[in-house]
Amino acid sequence: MYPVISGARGTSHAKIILMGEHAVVYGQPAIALPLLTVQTQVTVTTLPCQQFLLESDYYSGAVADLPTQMQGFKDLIMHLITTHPNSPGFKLTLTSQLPAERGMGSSAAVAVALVKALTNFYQDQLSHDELLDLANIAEKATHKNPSGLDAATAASNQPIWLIRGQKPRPIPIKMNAYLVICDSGIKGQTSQAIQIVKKKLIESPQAGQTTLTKLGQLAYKSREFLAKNQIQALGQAFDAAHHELQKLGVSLPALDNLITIARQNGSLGSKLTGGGRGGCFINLLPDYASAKNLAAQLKAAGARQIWIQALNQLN
Ligand SMILES: C[C@@](O)(CCO)CC(=O)[O-]
Repeated sequence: MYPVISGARGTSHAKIILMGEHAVVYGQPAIALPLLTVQTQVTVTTLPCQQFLLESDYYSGAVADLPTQMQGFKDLIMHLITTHPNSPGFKLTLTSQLPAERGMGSSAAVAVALVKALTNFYQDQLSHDELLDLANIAEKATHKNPSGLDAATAASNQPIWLIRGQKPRPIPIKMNAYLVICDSGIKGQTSQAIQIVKKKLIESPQAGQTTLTKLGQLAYKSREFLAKNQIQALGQAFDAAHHELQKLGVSLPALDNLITIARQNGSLGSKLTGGGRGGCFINLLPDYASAKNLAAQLKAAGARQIWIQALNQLN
């Protein structure tokens, strides 16, 4: 038997993609932020029998019987059990403040929290790269062709710059502005959105490539705007990116309507964030009072949940 730590914990958090979703799958850069106030936690307790159980709001029961939507977590947990022969039985208790399928990286947050909790339980020492490789076992089953951006952000306490296949790099943000992150309440499956983009690229390869290149250029420019406190320019980049994402087919009329309301109520720029087809969108505001005002307007327009994040409090 392993000398395990019963009660071992692992935590992670939500992520917000500022620029580059979808394009990052095809090699363009992306910028993503950890939202540390929105947490996911996994606790592992030893069981007296050789059973492996999971308790959560979505499912409670044997890990072996996890439903197909949770196949990625099953693959990951089974991988960790089989690489620790004679593991004692355990119960995983999962609690999460992240809404699922809203572009906030809930599956990556669960994967990272699971890896941290189970490696703490087994008292394994993991490098950051090993942590990401393990979390991506779950992400591959869930999203089929993930860029690794979600897991990298779920495992980072700082904003990151990521190009697929390269190590994520922390990026400095020196901007005195606020993000209003708004959950439309519409569920959007990232795997489905990735398929829509793939189909677009097969049907119209030239137009599709032009769009991806533009999204990449917007990520490079946004990195500069963030470092130089160029708020108006970043707002315009948000609007331009949303327009390109619409061309890829990953927005929805209901999301576009809320974004129009945001632009009419003080947003300097708005775009969907994450996979799209619903989920969250982000809005750039120059100060806290205007961010609060926009949040109230969006709530009145039917938004499900809203978070306000100061950009200069992320580093
Ligand atoms: C849509 C996407 O770019 C982000 C999903 O949060 C997919 C990925 O990067 O794997």
